[in-house]
Order: sequence, then C-alpha cells, then structure tokens
Amino acid sequence: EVRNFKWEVGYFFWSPDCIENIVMGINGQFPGPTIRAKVGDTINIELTNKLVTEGVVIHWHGITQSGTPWSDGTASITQCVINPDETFVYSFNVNKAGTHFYHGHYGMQRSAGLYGSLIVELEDGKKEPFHYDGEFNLLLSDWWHKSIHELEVGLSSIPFRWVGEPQSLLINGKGQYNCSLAADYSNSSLGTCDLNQAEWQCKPQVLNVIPNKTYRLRIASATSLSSLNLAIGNHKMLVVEADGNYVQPFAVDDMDIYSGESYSVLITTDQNPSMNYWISIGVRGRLPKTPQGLTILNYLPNDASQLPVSPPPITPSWNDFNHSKSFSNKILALQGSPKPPISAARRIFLLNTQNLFNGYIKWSLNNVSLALPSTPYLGSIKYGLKGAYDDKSPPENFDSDYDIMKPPINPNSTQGNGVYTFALSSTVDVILQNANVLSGNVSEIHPWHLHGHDFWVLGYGEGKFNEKIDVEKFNLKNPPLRNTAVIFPYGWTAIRFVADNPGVWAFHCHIEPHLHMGMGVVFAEGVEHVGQIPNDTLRCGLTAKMLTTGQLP
Ligand SMILES: O=C1O[C@H]([C@@H](O)CO)C(O)=C1O
Repeated sequence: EVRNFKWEVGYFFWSPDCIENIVMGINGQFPGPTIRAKVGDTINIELTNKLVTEGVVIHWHGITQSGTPWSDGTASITQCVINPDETFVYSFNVNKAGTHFYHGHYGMQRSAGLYGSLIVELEDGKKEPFHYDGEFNLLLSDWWHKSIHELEVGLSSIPFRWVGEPQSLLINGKGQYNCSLAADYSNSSLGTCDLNQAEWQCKPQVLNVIPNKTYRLRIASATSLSSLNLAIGNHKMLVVEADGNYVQPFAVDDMDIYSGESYSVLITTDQNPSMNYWISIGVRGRLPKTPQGLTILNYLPNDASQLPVSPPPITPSWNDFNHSKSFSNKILALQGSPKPPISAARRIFLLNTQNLFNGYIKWSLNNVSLALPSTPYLGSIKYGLKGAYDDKSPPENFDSDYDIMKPPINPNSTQGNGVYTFALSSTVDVILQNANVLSGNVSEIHPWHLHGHDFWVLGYGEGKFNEKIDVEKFNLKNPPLRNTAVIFPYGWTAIRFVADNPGVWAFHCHIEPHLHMGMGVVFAEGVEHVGQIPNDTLRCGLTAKMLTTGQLP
C-alpha cells in the first residue's frame, strides 16, 4: 500500500506543559501526526517548510532507508535542508514492523517539538509472537521554556551556557508545569491538576483500559537530554520489543528508556478494578530538577479523573547505575532472531570526551569534534566532489595511555568532518569508550544511535576496553538487535553491524545538545551503488554548483 501525507512544518503557539510557548509542529499539531503503516508499505510525505526563516529536515528514526538513503533526513549528511516555502517529498519503504518515531535532524529542531510517532504493523495475516487485546502509544519527551535559539546560542558561546535540566517531561506532548496530578503526595506548593477541566493542550492523555485484559504499550523516547525511567503503579511490565526487534520477554517493575530508544511492553490489567493507577516517568542519569511526568491508567468504568490512592512510583535514584545496567543486561534477542557474524573485518574505537576547541566546549571522538560540511556527504561522495569534506579518514583509535577516569590532560581537540568508509557488506565492530568530562569527576550517559542499520549489542563493560580479554566475552549467542545503545559512565559498549546499506549514515549521541557540540561521526559504505539521488536534495553547496553548471561527473 502507498500512504501519502501532506505536511506543513511551522511554529505556532501551544501549551505543552500548560505554559504557553511556541512549538515547532506539523499541520498545527504537536506532537506531529502519528504515522501508522504496514510492512511493505511505501510512505510518501510531501513536506512543506512553513518556518519563515529556518530550513528543516525530518529523520525517520528506525527506518533503514534501504535503497533511499537520500530520504534519511539528516541535514548536511543525506540532504540539503528544505528552505522556507519549499516542498520536499520523502519517499521510503517500511520493511520491518516496529515502534519508531520521526524527528527534526537539523540544529536543535527536535528540542523545539518537531517529532511524532511512526508505527509499522505486521503484514495482514502475520502474528506477533505474543498476544494482546489493545494497544497504546506513549511518545516521551522533555521540554524547555527557553527557545531553541537561546539554548543553541548558549552552547556556542564563551562562556559556555549549558541548556540545564528541562522544565517538564511530556507524555504524548503533554505535561503539567503549574499543577501536579500528585500534589497530594508531594511537598511542593503546586495545586492538584483538575482532570475535569475542559480541553486543554496539557491535559494528560489517560489510558482507558478494561479489567483483565492485556495491553501493549508502545513507548519511544524523543527526549532532547533526559534518560527516563517509566513505571506503572502496581503493574509489572513484560518487555517484548526493543527498537523494532523482538526480545526474550522479561518482566520488570520499572524500565529505563534512553533518548532514541523504543520498546513495547505488555501489561495485564489484573489489579483491583475499583482503582486507577499511575503511569510515571522520571529522570535518570543526571541530577534531576524536573518533576515526574504523570498520567493515569484508568480502569473502566471508573471515572478517568479518579486519582490513584497512593503516591506515584518512585523513580530509582538518578545515579543508581547498577539498576540501569541490570535492565540493559536483561535485553536479549528472542530465540530465532538473526545472529551476528562471528567475527568482524574491522574494529574501530571511539573515545568519547568533552573538550575545548578554540575555547568552546565540544564533544569529541578520538579528539575530533564533528563539524558538518556545507555540502551534504551523500552527493559529494557519490559525485567525487573534491574539497567538500576532509578526505582523510578520521582516527580509528586513541592513545592507549589515555586515562578515562580523569579529566583530559590536554583538553584541546580539533574539529573535523572526515568519514569512516566501510567496504560494502563487511562486518564492523565499534567500541564506544566513555571517559571523564572536562572538569570534575563525572562521566555521563550517552545513548548512541546509528542510522541506516540495526546493530547487535555485544556487551557492556566497566573501565577501559581491553581487546585481549573483552572480545572473548562478547555475547554472540543472543545479543539484541538495536539502533540505539547506551554507554554507561566510565564504561564501554561494543556493537557489531554489517555495512550492507549503500549510503552515508550518521552515528551519534542522541542527546541533541551533545550532537550539536560535535558528538557524532559519519559512516559511508557502497556509495557508488546508490541510485539516482533526487536533485532536490542537492541544491546547496558544491552539489548546487554541479547542478547549475550541468557538469555531472
Ligand atoms: O555537555 C554538557 O555540558 C554540561 C557540563 O558538563 C558543563 O557545563 C553538561 O552537563 C553536559 O552534558
């Protein structure tokens, strides 16, 4: 089936957390419309940019864009931005079922609210390996009251001004800043939100359920910064899907969700049916200054405005990393899932450090902070345009003496826009190595997201990766397939993927301010096999020149 959409991206007034602000949304909706499709469908989105003074692109997170790498929606990597009043058609196939989302991938436009859900269902007649009676979709995000322009200028200033913690957490675009659903249980001075009030934009979306049924919750995190923990009062969750891949089902009381990840969980409504229950999200991994995001699991026929009789679930302490690791280590592929090749042709190491470049705070990989070029790589590589980017390959390793437990001895880094090029269909390992930040004794969480592929997560470890010992411990039996994997403080994460998707693909920290500060790399494979790139993606930089002179190499 072909599904056609006509979208306009624009700014408009909206109150995501009951405080009026401007949001970036689609067709006047925030979050943007949910796309529901079936495996095998073609999606065409005719996107018109109604932002008066900004370009825009949209990335389809979790979709591999096999055969359509120019539709990946990454500014400077796969396409020129869509200018104000221009229209671009994203056209791609969805070839795998799963819970996905889409979001802006230019500057900090995701933080401005440019995101929505993208759900791919199985083909008609095919069955999931689990049963459920109904489903809900929870798209999680975090929200700042400052404009993205102010946030961005802060990151690019001397002295540096960090974005700080968000004002609110949003569930399906709704949060409450000036009232609390759980006011009765907190010592803040906020009043209780009135769920009986007429339509308001920040009114929590209540989940109406029937007792003694099983529901699938599709959960995805589009947060700009926050790692989240989700829990449902009195209910266990059975995790069955991660990033569009089936996992060995396991039950938990609460789950961590990092930016860029998605999950499906099953819940059974087998609790006291005269009550309603909390659904809560809270901040993990950074000292939280943001109240929990809340909504209600409403057992019908109870009134939706009947609040639970006990306090919301307590989010595990922000720095209880053992709790987070224990959750991550439970995620294993469902039996029968594709297994990784038993060895890799190439293994690259990426040391994640916070550095200085000309006095500006940046994030670097092997001491190189990503500065995107003005000509998108897909066109410049395919057409061999010299001078469009550094054609020297970036470093694949870092100094073996580097002390990851301490601030960098030499904090200065370089900027670059080089590309790691992989032989088509070769197997690649990436070892993401975490380290201490610029000053103080801190190491942060970074969820790394790969475009164009799923990868196997072969393992997580503490301290510095030791090739002799740690490779032996890789899980080659049932590693989960994902498109996003977290690195824990002072630890490493090993991933493996097959570079079988001709194109140019971003691999980056999904924390938006971190990517903006250079925390990403670019992978290319088989670009010579990429089909005819639509001219509309090439109308900037050196490829624009190429189009106007008509000198197609
Ligand atoms: O990139 C970051 O910068 C700040 C801090 O390290 C410097 O102010 C922070 O918490 C980040 O995640």
